[in-house]
Amino acid sequence: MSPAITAPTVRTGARVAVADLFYSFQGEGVNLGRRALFVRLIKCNLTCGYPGMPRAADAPAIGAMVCDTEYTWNTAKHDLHAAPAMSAAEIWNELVRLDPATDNSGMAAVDLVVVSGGEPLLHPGIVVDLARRATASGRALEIETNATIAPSPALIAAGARFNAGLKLASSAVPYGKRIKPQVITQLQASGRARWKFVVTGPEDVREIAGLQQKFGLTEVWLSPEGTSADVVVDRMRWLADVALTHGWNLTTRQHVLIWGDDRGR
Ligand SMILES: Nc1nc2[nH]cc(C(=O)O)c2c(=O)[nH]1
Ligand code: SF4
Ligand SMILES: [Mg+2]
Repeated sequence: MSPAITAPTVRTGARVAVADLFYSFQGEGVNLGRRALFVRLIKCNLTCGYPGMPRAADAPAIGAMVCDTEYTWNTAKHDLHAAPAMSAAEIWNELVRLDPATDNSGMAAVDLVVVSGGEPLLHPGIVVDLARRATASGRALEIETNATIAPSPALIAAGARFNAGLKLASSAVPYGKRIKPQVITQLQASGRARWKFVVTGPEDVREIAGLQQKFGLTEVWLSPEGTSADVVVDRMRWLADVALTHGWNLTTRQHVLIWGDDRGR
């Protein structure tokens, strides 16, 4: 029997390539504005904005929602080898070091950890380990996921919550790759998911309404697509009434309003 050499999973005790570790505010969603410790893991199973990927010569599709963290997966444009391979314990130690309360007992500890990517659920052992450490230290942990990979029971038991950013047709990713009914149903039933949709235009709104109805999604959030303050604010101006009319929540992208497209903020 040949060994499985292509499995994208990393077992507990294994190492994962880390793109960014930083201390900031959660810039989106239900915890918007809360101080948080961030880790961004390498690799994604989708290629938002690039219908033909992976092919070195590919450029994004015109008008598509293009991934804003291509440096986590797009080997045609970025050298992923620059990202250090770290164990969950090493990542955790670095996150705690980034918490200013670690060196200053007069400060309140940062009580939120955000795991992003890429797609963090490609590394199930690492995220379970981080979730357990977060919970044990009294911190909440949320995972920014594209909701195409089911979280393990261990990850749910560890207390993780999910900012489930389902991708729309505007991402140029084929439907069957971006919509996994079993995963969506499981996440919705877990009670741990908030559904976040990155919106570029009116077509997206129609698709979100259809997905909400089809899967009975509760807690829907709209988020304006954009990597500059001007674009984010313009989109929020037309999204506000859309969200209120449909009974959806609206988040901004606070880090983009403050720092634009800066990495690690
Ligand atoms: N401040 C800040 N908040 C965020 N929330 C989700 C982020 C992401 O890139 O997944 C993100 C990010 O990159 N920065
Ligand atoms: S799912 Fe997220 S990280 Fe992956 S390609 Fe799409 S936007 Fe980028
Ligand atoms: Mg981001």
